[in-house]
Amino acid sequence: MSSHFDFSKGFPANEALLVQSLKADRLTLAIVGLVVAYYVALYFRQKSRHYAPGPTPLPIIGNRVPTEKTWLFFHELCKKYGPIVRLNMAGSEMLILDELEDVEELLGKRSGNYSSRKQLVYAGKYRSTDKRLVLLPYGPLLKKQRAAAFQMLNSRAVGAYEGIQERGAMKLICDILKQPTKAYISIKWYTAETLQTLVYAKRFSDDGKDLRTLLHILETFIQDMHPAKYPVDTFPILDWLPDSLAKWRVEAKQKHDYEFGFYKRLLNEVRQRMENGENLECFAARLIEDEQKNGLDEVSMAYLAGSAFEAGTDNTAGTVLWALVAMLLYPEEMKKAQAEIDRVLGPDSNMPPSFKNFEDLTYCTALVKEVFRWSPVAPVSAPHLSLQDDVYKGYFIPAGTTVVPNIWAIHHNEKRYPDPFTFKPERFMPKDGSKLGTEALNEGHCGFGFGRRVCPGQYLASKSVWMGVVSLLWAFDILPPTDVNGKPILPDPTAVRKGLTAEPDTFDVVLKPRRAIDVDVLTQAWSN
Ligand code: HEM
Repeated sequence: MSSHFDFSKGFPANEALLVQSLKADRLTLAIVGLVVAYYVALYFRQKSRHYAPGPTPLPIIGNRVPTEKTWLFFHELCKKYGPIVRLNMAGSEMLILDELEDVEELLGKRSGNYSSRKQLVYAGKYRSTDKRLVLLPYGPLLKKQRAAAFQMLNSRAVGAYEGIQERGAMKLICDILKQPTKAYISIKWYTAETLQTLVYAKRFSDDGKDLRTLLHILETFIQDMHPAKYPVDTFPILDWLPDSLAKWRVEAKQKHDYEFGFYKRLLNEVRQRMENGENLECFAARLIEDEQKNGLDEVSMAYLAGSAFEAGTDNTAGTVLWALVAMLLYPEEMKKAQAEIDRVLGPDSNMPPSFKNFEDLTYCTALVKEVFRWSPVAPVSAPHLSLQDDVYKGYFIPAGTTVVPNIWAIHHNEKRYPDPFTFKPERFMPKDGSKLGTEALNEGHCGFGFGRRVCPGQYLASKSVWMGVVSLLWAFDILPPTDVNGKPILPDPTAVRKGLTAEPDTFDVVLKPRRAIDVDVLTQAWSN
C-alpha cells in the first residue's frame, strides 16, 4: 500500500486530523523551545552580570511581595541581604533601597534615569486612562502636568492660601466641639475642604456628599495602585484576555467612569461659573484659562485637578491622625507643646494659633516634623522606574527596574535618628535656640519623596498638617479612653489601614476641650 497521499484530492477525515495534530505538536514544540531558549539566554545573561543580592525567586512567578505593611517586609529583607536588595517578580526587576545615601544618589543625583513609573495595567491604563499624575511615566504629559501643578503649589504660591488653612482649622475645632465622636471625619473634612477650596473655589455642602464620593474613590485607589494587588500587573500577558475572562478590566473601567464623571463635573462647574462672569481664584480656573498654553486635554485637566484634591486629602489627614496617635502615646510631649502655645498666645486666648505665630511655636514645629518622621504616611513613597541600564556600587541595574525607597526604614535608621522608635520632637529642636520657618517643616525627613517626582503638594501639605495639629493642641487635651478598670486604651502604633499608604487603623480618642471656646465667635470667623 502506498504511503503517499494525493494532495490534490484532500485527506480522509482521520488522516487530516492526524496531520493537523502533527502540525500543532510541531508548533507547540517550537513555542516551548523558544521559551526555554529565552529563559536559558536570560539565565546566562543574568549570571554574567553582578546584580544586587536578594532572595532566590521562585520559577516563573519570581519573588512574592505582601500587600500589607510592605515596608516592614522590605526592611527585613535588607537586614538579611544588605541595604540594596534585588527582587524579581515574574521577570520584572525591583530594587529596594533601605538607606538614604543610596536613595539620594539614584533618585536624586541620577534622577534623569530614575523618574519614571511602572505602568500599572489596572490602576493606570484602565482606571486612570494613563492621565493620573502620580502614575504617569516620564515624558511630555508628566512635564506638562507637573508644571501646571507647580504654578499652584510652589513654596511661594502657597503663602496665599494661609487664610484658607486657618479658617479650615477653626471649622475643624467647631466640628469636633459639636460632634466629639466624629473627629475622624472632621479631620478628613478639614484636609479635603482646604483642597476643594483651592482647587475648585467651593466648600462642601452640609451633607458632605462630595466628600463621601472622594473618600470612596481614594479608599479603592490606594489599594489598586499597589503593584502586587492585581495579577495583571505582575503578568501583563493577562491583559490579552478578552473582557469575558478579565472581569478585573471591566471593574477598572467602571471605576474610571465613576471618578472621571466626578472630577469632570467639578471642573465643569468651575467652567460654568466663569462663563457666568464669576472671577474665580482657584487651580481649576487657572487650568481652564491656560488650556491652550498647557496643552492638556479635558481628561488630563479633570484628573490633574482631581489629583491635587485626592493626593492631598488622604496623606494630609493621615498625618494629622498620626499626630493624635503620638499624643495618646506620648502625653508629656503633648503637654510641652500646649505649654508653648499657651505661653505664646496667652493662656486665655480665645482664638486658635495662626501662621503669624509660626516662628514662636518652635517646639510645635519640631513635634510636627517628628510626626512626619515617626510614622510616614507614604512609607514606601511611590516607586520610581529606571529608563536605562545603570551600574551602582558594582551592581547592575537593568532598564525598567522598579526602585523602591523605603522611607519608613530611612526614618527608623538608628545612625540617623538615635532611638528611632521613640517619638521625640527634641531631635528637631535647633541646638542654637534659633527659630524655625515654615520651610523647616519639609527638612530633616523624606516624607515627601525624592528627585523629579517629589511631592508637588509638599509645602501646602506640611502647613496644613501644622495648622491642624497646632489648632487641635490649642483646643483639646488628646486623651485615651479608659476600660472598666480605668486603664487607658492605647492605640497600636503599628496598626495601619490596608494599601500602599499607611493611615493609622481605627483608634479611639477622647478630645476634651481645654479652654472655654465660643463656638459662635469661631464659626463667624471661619465662615467669612
Ligand atoms: C502630608 C501630606 C503628604 C504627603 C506625606 C505626601 C507624600 C507624597 C509622596 C511620598 C509622593 C511620591 C514622591 C515620589 O515619587 O518620590 C507624593 C506624590 C504626589 N503628591 Fe503628595 N503628599 C502629601 C500631600 C500632597 C498634597 C497636599 C498634594 C496636592 C495638593 C499632593 C500631590 C501629590 C502628587 C500630584 C503626587 C504625584 C507626583 C508625581 O508622580 O510626579 N500631595 N506625595
